[in-house]
Amino acid sequence: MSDLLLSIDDVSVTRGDAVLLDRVSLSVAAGAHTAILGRNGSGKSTLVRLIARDLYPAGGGEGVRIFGESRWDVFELRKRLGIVSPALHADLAGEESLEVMDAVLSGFFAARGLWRHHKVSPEMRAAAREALDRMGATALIGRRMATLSTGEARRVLIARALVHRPEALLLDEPCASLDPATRRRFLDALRGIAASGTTLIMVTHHVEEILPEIDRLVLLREGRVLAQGSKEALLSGPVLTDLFGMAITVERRGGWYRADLD
Ligand SMILES: Nc1ncnc2c1ncn2[C@@H]1O[C@H](COP(=O)(O)OP(=O)(O)OP(=O)(O)O)[C@@H](O)[C@H]1O
Repeated sequence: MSDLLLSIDDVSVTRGDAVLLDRVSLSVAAGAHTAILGRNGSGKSTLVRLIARDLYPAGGGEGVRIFGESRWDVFELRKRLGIVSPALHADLAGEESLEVMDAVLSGFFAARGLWRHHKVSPEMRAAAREALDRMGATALIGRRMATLSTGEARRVLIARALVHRPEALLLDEPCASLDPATRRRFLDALRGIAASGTTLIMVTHHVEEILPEIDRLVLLREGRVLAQGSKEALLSGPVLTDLFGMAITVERRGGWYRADLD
């Protein structure tokens, strides 16, 4: 059995004449919290959709292995690899009448809400409550999704992904639209998840969001992997200058990093 959570081997994604991912190869070991970093348009969301089985690569899906397998029933995959993306946020946060607990419970059925045919067991309810608790969101039970702030809704969506106690969580731009204080509290909740043994794969374009627990980076530029390796080696001014195409200096503060334009 493979101890690789994810391996992508020489995979390209095209749309018409556009090459969105160009011969990408990368791997993430089980337990290795990882950030995928790149500027706008570098292919990050395409990579998330590839891993989520939302889109398939040119030449078939054999080059994408998750937990060692290249073929997956998406429903089964979600139990082991939770995914929270801006598309899911837009989908569920806009549901006018969807209540928070029901939104979390709907994760068990890979549905956008709870319906009469969904049989909710007391164990499911307990797991949903525990997941909301882990995200510091139990106070939101009873509220409708459409009334939540972006940060509150994001916590609920991560709780929804956590109900299966997945081995890994893939988060696409988890801090988008959060103010600095909300972002820090939210990142602290993610640190708790990382510490509890769920492997985090976080997609971002902000160095400041890379958790101290993350020790591996994959850098994407123009649909290609520019570099992958340890955070220590890759979070440097020269490497980020190359990645973002602008002179950047990097400062380390405790376990966190900060990038500034020169
Ligand atoms: N259906 C499509 N047809 C043609 N080009 C596309 C299509 N979808 C995405 N692209 C292009 O592929 C590139 C990668 O897009 P992607 O959304 O993966 O980038 P990203 O790194 O997630 O960007 P951002 O940080 O802005 O969300 C972009 O240049 C985008 O314009």
